Amino acid sequence: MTTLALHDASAGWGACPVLTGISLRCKAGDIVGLLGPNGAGKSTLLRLIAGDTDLLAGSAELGSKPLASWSSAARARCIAYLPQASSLTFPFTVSEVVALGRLPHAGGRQCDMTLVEWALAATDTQPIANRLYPLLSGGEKQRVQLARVLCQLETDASGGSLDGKLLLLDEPTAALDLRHQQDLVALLRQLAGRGCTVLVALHDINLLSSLCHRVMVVDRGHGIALGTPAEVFSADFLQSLYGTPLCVSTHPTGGYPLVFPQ
Ligand SMILES: Nc1ncnc2c1ncn2[C@@H]1O[C@H](COP(=O)(O)OP(=O)(O)OP(=O)(O)O)[C@@H](O)[C@H]1O
Repeated sequence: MTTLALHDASAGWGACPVLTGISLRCKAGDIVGLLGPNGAGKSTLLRLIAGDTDLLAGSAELGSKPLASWSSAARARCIAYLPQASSLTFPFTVSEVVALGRLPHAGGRQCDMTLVEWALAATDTQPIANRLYPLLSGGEKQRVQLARVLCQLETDASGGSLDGKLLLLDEPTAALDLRHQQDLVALLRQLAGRGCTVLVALHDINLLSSLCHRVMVVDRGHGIALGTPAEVFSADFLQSLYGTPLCVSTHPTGGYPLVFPQ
């Protein structure tokens, strides 16, 4: 089942597009990485799909319906979006922040509590559940925000199919230590195994390579490559993308490409 279909999409703010001619089709269970230099348009692409940025040309469909025809409430039940930064400053506890993810749903108090507990456990934030969010470290805050979007993604506490659901993550690992990065990789694979489509912007090219089925490379507002990491990650291509000398090798056990500076 196709979850997301962008065809020749342009997006941006005001009349001037930041993104042009983006085409991408994702089905249930896909994990697609977005890679590209600073300012390339990765966040803008995620924001377009999340409904934060205007579609200026082309088409964008969620399920089989144009994105613009979805009400914001229905979209919030289908798409969970983790932005690059959160500006939440209210003195909410961690549990209260995570429970905000349940607002679009009407699953009932028991279901909401079960899912909050599950999301706290999945992100290793249970031990800090009663602490005040604004006083947490950067990585702790990031894991709490992850727990919030996990809560939003689930319709109920059955652990059933996530077909048709879309998880958008903008640099989710930027503040995470190695253990929590690997926990997130395992979690995203589990969600994809339940049918969730994952679109994730990552600067950590090796993490992206290990996690993603496909990668879309964005440069100066254009999608310039789309394929498996092995298909896309040649040293020549990445060197010209980033303007710095790079080597490409293969992970000794995983078999996926590894990229490192020369
Ligand atoms: N609200 C906005 N209004 C106008 N221009 C914006 C806005 N947000 C972003 N831009 C511009 O759009 C371009 C793409 O930004 P975007 O955040 O999508 O890049 P990115 O690929 O996610 O970059 P990074 O890797 O640095 O996070 C940039 O030139 C940025 O200045």
